Amino acid sequence: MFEEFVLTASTAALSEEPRAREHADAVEFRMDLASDPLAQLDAYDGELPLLVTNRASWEGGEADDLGRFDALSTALGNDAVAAVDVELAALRGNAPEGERSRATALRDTAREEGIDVVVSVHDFESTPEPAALVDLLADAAREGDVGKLATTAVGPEDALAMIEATHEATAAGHRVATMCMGEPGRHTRAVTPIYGSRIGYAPVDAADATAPGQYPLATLRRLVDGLREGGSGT
Ligand SMILES: O=C1C[C@@](O)(C(=O)O)C[C@@H](O)[C@@H]1O
Repeated sequence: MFEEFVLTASTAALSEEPRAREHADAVEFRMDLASDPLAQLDAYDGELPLLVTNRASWEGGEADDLGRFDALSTALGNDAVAAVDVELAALRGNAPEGERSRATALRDTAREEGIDVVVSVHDFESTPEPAALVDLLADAAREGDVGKLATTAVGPEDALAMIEATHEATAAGHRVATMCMGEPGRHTRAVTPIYGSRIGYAPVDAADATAPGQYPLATLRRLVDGLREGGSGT
């Protein structure tokens, strides 16, 4: 599903899908932030395909470390699920005990089911140098269908580093999704798609942001499309 840029409405409530439809290409269902996520999935009858994320606590989420794989495996049985997010650290095994075998088994199941795997990396403190970002993106992209990197921008040079790394990783043939968290990096969410980023994340309502520095969904749609098309009046 990531041949082209996919804008996801990032949410803990699948009941928001009808409101997301106008602007989003998919829904990122943050199972770790949701109440009764499996019941929500069972009841889902929306039109948008789902990217399911059950973010581990050691990667900034709220899910039980190993328990999250049980919920994700169940989620993969749902026809609406088109993609699943797995942390790079879990696949590499430098995460808590038992992660690696569960994460690789989940990836195998996803592959059997034709479900895309988004392999993600987060840095909640800083943005490393571009060369280090490219290495992380290459590692993540090799482990799945898309390598996703979200770092924290504390200044404009961090946003530039992410844009540069997006361009370099894409030019090297990796399929990536990139963005900076934090105010100085907000614009990267609109700009990195020009350099190859394949996934955007945005809340339907600004108050429900799932990461710092996200634009509301309708705004990000307008920005991404406007930059691509030259905007109105040109
Ligand atoms: O990993 C990501 C990216 C994200 O952290 C962001 O910065 O938009 C938002 C999360 O919901 C998603 O799982």
